[in-house]
Amino acid sequence: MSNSESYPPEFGTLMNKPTEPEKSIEPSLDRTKDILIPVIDLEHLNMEKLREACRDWGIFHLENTGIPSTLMSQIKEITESVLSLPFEEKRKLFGVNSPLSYFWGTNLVSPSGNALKGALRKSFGHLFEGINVPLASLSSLLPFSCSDPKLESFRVVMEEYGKHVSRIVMTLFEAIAETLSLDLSDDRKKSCLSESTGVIRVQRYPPCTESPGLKPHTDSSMISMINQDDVGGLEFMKDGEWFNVTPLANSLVIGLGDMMQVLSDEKYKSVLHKVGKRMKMKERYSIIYFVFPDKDCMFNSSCYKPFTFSEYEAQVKLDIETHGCKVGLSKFLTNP
Ligand SMILES: O=C(O)CCC(=O)C(=O)O
Ligand SMILES: [Fe+2]
Repeated sequence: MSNSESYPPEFGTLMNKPTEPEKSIEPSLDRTKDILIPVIDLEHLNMEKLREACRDWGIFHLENTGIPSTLMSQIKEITESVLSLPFEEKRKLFGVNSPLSYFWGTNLVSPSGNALKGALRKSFGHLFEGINVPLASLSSLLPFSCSDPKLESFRVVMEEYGKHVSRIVMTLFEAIAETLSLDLSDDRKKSCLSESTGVIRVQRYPPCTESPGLKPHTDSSMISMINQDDVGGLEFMKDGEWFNVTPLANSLVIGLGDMMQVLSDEKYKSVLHKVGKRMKMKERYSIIYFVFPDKDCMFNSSCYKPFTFSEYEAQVKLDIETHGCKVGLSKFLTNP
């Protein structure tokens, strides 16, 4: 386990709690809330199963994704070594010229990774840190390399991971569109899953079984792909109740985002989720790929007023700054 120096000073009260490395504290997590979410096989897609998973759950495991296990081990190793660096070193490492950024304290970050004003104060007790990797910085859109060797190794594995997640999300999106009988042109597909706004976010939560990691929220994305480790903690709401997403090795957790709810005309719902109590007194790592529409991607649906994705983002940002929380799609309802 890494030392407390690698965490931001604001995490102090959490970090000072006595810890028992790697001990399972079963009673802290309500295991009656474990539930088997649908498992979708990407290589042998069953369209009916996919439709049910999207319609009834909004969250499912995706297996047979074709991501090599060696790449996942490399990512785990380099991520742990970068995030375990002393806090001050991490702050310096991600200089102003790097598109990669280090953030901490809150999920109320803009897609560019900047924590929104006042967000850290309001997120007290829900603490984590991470590295924001814009997908565009990994591809030919914005080629760059890092002068620090550790960061450069991180960038290289992320570039490889970025290729896999882009491929996976396009296959999945096309299949989901088919379950909705949506006949989308290639341009529309590209605009719904924009390479220029997609981000990979690597997150680390301090070892703590009692304190929640991330407040309940929906993602503004089209699709979110979460790679959580075996520490667990991801929870989602179904029929008014919270359930645990029990980790499933070699699979990704797919969550439908707000833009999928709009695109599907509410046939599919954006999943409400959070990071709650963990299964083990261990640091928790997750790697998330958020795929968003293009800024000017227009949504016309029967339930919401027409809007572009950038209008949606601007409203979310305003609500967070004004009320300290995201209001989300209800702001755009035709009949509120
Ligand atoms: O860390 C996780 O597993 C989930 C994170 C998440 O929901 C988010 O960053 O939006
Ligand atoms: Fe989320």
